[in-house]
Amino acid sequence: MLKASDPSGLTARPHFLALDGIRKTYPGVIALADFSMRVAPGEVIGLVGENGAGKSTLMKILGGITAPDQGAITVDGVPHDRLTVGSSMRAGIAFVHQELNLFDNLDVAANVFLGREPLRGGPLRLVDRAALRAACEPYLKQVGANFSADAPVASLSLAQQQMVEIAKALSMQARLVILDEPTSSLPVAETDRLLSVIAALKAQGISVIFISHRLHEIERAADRVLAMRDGALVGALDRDEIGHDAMVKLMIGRALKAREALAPAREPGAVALSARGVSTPAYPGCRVDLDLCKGEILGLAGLVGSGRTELARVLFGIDRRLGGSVALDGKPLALSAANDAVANGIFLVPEDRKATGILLDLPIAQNISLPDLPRHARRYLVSPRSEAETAEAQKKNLAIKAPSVATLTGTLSGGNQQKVVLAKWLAMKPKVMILDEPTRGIDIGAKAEIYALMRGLADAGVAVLMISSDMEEVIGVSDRIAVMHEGSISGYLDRDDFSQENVLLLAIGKPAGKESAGAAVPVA
Ligand SMILES: Nc1ncnc2c1ncn2[C@@H]1O[C@H](COP(=O)(O)OP(=O)(O)OP(=O)(O)O)[C@@H](O)[C@H]1O
Repeated sequence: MLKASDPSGLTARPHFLALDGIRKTYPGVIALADFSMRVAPGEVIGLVGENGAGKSTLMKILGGITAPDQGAITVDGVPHDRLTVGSSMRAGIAFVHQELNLFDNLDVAANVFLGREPLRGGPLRLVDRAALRAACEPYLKQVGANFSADAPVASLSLAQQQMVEIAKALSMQARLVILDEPTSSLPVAETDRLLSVIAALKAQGISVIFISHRLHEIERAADRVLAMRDGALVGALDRDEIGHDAMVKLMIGRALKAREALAPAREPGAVALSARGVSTPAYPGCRVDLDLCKGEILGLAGLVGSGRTELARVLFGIDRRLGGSVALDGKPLALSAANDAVANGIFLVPEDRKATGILLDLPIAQNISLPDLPRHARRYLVSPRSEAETAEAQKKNLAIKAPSVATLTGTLSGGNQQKVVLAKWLAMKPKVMILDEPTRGIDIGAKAEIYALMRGLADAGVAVLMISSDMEEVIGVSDRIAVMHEGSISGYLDRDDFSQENVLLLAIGKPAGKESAGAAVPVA
């Protein structure tokens, strides 16, 4: 708990980083209010807080991307009024962003040493490939990489790409590595790998600030937890005090029952959406059969790259279906474009909200009303009042944190942007709702709200397909689970057979321990 004598370890010494009285405001928002913290060498700080609490803003200040309005930053004993991207890097701070900054077409070593490549002698100044690889190897070793310096980045998993980013940071002599939600889209095995990289950094005396909404990972990795609310530090937990419930209590100011939103297993209704022999551009040789029933939440699990998102995109009509058929309520659907899906009440909340879910330079209200403009039209004009009313209701429903529904969506925190994407489809009363990683980057309080919303949709007869890499979520929220492996459905699980082990076994293409007989739809 917050210790009156030493909040956030301010008197702890020695420290690599000291922040004192950092304040940052945006129009109508206090993003950071008088924030102070210390980070010791080799210390892993877990930074937690609800969406919009100010975590990313604080990290952007450390990365030199944003300047504080007020406050002092001391790095390794050197005071700075503000950091720039360059001075932050030179001071030994490395910021590994959620959206990685790697070049897919280059290999690992070229990415690590981009712009700093060793050159051969002679007038042509050619890159010395052998020296480049040799220079990269020690850093790959330091992060425990299981791939080589000449591996193309495009061939690596997300966790491996994160390792490349961290190796790059190490090659620049980083002393503090900031990881902003690094595990939010990683499946279990990959997450373990990243957590061991954090341990390796710590062992080398490098400090880490680890931001995550996955509290059990913070619990495993952190030496100290700092909790933020409304831009301020609201509490700190030492290693022996760190626990799931203690963190939740600090973050949201009350205890949250872990499975508050979950209803008992229920009988699904008739089949709403059915796919037969569907193949996707990602796996043209595979055929998927899937039945999604009214009133159920079907969890779609699988490793990253197993073809879940691609299947969702085909079912929503954004990607071309290479074969097979799709029917809604028994009637065949053409699905040649997303419009066909939307017109039939099939909606997709995509994983990559920025690319496909949302227009960042429009206000919240317009993002929510966009797919349903006729409903807000008065003669030929869109009624701002009608838009605002719908948006206000959804803002309340989903606890979207913003000064008003006129706020530009691009200025919201990541988690709150995700809620706007959800809000826009919820406002349209869907028949089939496909949610791809719906709680990625969403705080624990809001997660419970989203689970309750999904359950509410299912109870109202909506067929819900939820793609998720979060094992607890898949098991905790679904009525049935379908697991994908390399483009095909490798099996279905009924509630009685739900276990992490069964999901993982199917995800790697092995049979589950005791697969449910009744629910299994023929597998291609
Ligand atoms: N460029 C900006 N313009 C206006 N407001 C901003 C801007 N950047 C952040 N904010 C606001 O500052 C507050 C803190 O946002 P921040 O992104 O730091 O939260 P966060 O804790 O990282 O949230 P999340 O967990 O959702 O990523 C939010 O209310 C956000 O809307």
